[in-house]
Amino acid sequence: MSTEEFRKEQEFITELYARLDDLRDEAEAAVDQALRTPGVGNQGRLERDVMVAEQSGLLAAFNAGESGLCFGRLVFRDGHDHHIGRIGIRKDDADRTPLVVDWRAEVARPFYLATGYEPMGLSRRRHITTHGREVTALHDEVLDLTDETRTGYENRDADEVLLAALDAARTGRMHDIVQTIQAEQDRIIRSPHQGVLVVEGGPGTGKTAVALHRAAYLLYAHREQLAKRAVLIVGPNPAFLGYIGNVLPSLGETGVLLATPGELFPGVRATGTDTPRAAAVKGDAAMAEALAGAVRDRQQVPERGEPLIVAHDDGDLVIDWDMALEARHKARETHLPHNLARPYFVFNLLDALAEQLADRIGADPYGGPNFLGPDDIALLAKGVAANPDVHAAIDTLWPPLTPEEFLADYLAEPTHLSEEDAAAVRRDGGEWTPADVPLLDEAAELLGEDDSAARAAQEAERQRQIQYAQGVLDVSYASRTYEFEDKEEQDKDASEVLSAHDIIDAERFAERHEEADHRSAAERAAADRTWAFGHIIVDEAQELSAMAWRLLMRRSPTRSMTLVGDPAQTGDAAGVGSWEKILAPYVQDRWELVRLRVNYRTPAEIMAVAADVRREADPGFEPPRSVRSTGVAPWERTVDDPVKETADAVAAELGAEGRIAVIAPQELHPALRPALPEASYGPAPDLTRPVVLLDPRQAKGLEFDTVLVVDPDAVRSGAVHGINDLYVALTRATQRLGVIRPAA
Ligand SMILES: Nc1ncnc2c1ncn2[C@@H]1O[C@H](COP(=O)(O)OP(=O)(O)OP(=O)(O)O)[C@@H](O)[C@H]1O
Repeated sequence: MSTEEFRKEQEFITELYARLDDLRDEAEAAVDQALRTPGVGNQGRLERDVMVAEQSGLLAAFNAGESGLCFGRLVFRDGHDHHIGRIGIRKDDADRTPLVVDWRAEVARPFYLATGYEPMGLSRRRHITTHGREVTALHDEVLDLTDETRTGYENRDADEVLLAALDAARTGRMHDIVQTIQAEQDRIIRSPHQGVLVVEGGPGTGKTAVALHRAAYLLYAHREQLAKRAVLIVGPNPAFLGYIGNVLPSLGETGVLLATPGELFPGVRATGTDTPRAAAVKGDAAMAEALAGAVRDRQQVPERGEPLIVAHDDGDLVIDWDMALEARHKARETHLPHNLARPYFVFNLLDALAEQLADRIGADPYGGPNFLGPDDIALLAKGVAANPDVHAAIDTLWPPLTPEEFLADYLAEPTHLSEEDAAAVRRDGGEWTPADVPLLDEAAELLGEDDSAARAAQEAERQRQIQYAQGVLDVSYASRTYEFEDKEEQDKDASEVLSAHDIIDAERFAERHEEADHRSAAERAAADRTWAFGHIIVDEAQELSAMAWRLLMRRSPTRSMTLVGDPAQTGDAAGVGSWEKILAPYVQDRWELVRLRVNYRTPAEIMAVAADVRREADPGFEPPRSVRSTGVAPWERTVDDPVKETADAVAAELGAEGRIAVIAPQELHPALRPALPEASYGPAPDLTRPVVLLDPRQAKGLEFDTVLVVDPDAVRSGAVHGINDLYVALTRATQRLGVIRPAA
């Protein structure tokens, strides 16, 4: 083995980190300096903020590069070579020569794809393993068999690097896989940005890892576009988002919004829970019809023969069935949402009432034309429009509604549903639930926002800005140097100096200042219900209800989406489960399906047990192929005291490196908690603790070194998709699985 080769690689890595330190210092100094500069005027402040944001982004990327900065090297047959890294870094020379190439660059692709059969121009590929800033191992693969150079690092299996990553003790936080992305995964990560891509695969096939690396890749390849529109990643629950939350920052990417479906209605925190039945009813597509019907029901007319009578100075006003029906018809004809169609209803009624009054007051008893002139009628109309009682009466017929008010009323008295469904969702007051969020969004669409008042305020502010800008321009005009004026005086066209006046008018100058919202796109997106994201990634996509899909599709008008999931793991009773069903209403059959077939998480011994469970529901089921086996067989015990058995099993495992999960139905948690004093539990458990107590739903998407599944039969029978829940629970372990069954 050539120590010379090792030394050279270490030298390179040392030089690389020195450059990283310099870049980091520069970025830090730039941020510091910018923060200390007050920024004169709006423009100055804007420039300062942009500078801080840019440099902070760079700083985040440089900090991300600290660990595992460079992990590979490609040596091409023509002699040139590249080091591959987590982020790209260039030398400080005139050509800005690349020191290390970003893993997402096209030139890095052979690192993931080249094979002996298709070497892609490579003669050798090197995996460099580092610990901190020290090189700890090199693995060389010779791809050009005619190349006789030997470094001494060849005859070792490059899969060692992958297997070491898979075997490593878990930390409670997901790690990136840039060093060991497999070819089938790479193709998905880099597939085109447009359109809907569905990635399906069994447990542990790397769907989440691929989805996150795809986000990083897209942000790199389409930075301009996606930095403006932001990328949204949707995951099933807050614990899962916490689990994956470090991956993108470790790749230097921070411009991404991570959210559960229950967090996608700004201003609403969904802290309540639904019964599975209620969630299923709320998630069903029929709910859209029901809500639309309920909105129409809020557009009322008085009963025939029972008009609304409003006292008015010039005589009682009568809103009768005919008049209201006509006004409602006209308003509905606009096909506008409820709140936006409302002014049409109001104006129609006001007109009709003014006419009613005019007919009464100006009527010629002998049948001749009305005595009132247009001015008198206009005056009457004004009086009617100014009468608050008239508006109060109209409000009872066509009330302005907010989504929150409307849905709360609807849930108190659900309509357009079967009796059983209505009973399942009926709720008077209480907290919003995740299943309510898509309904709030649906309601917001049906109601529309009458933002005329907000727009008027905005316009007034814009006018104020224009006036201010005009003032600024006037001052700049007045302060031109005498010399320029002189020149202009002599010959108006001769001035070669452009002043602000020549190139910009006050309106445009003011518009520039309107961009003073310096939040990142992801931050602005989080606060805006109608935000259209540049790309949306949905993890555990099989869990989403039809109503949640309606919400997400509204956020993705371009339909640029990556959906990852596994129908066999569907747990939510409202989960749609079939890609065709999910997608047909939005893109018909214009979507692409790719499958991942290798299980990187679960050893073969554990997967065999999990597959047997799955086959109960689907006899022909074929599990994904496990990439490794550990020789450790899962165990199962039937015991009288499952709580004590669990506590003993945890105690036996504690102390070893890694994480332990106890996965048990919620009903057992109160008994298990005191027996597991070191365990973290609850709605958002700390996954970095050595022991975590979860129910099967919470375990979705997570992984642990050791998993203990308690009372599998209760899991299986405890939910509509109980078999799937058990399958999920059994496939969470990277090393050891124990199953504890209470004696009957
Ligand atoms: N190419 C790879 N190199 C190293 N580790 C990998 C690779 N692909 C996947 N893994 C690891 O395998 C494990 C499972 O991956 P991931 O959680 O993405 O699978 P999944 O398909 O989303 O699983 P599930 O459906 O069960 O949630 C993770 O620890 C991940 O880091």
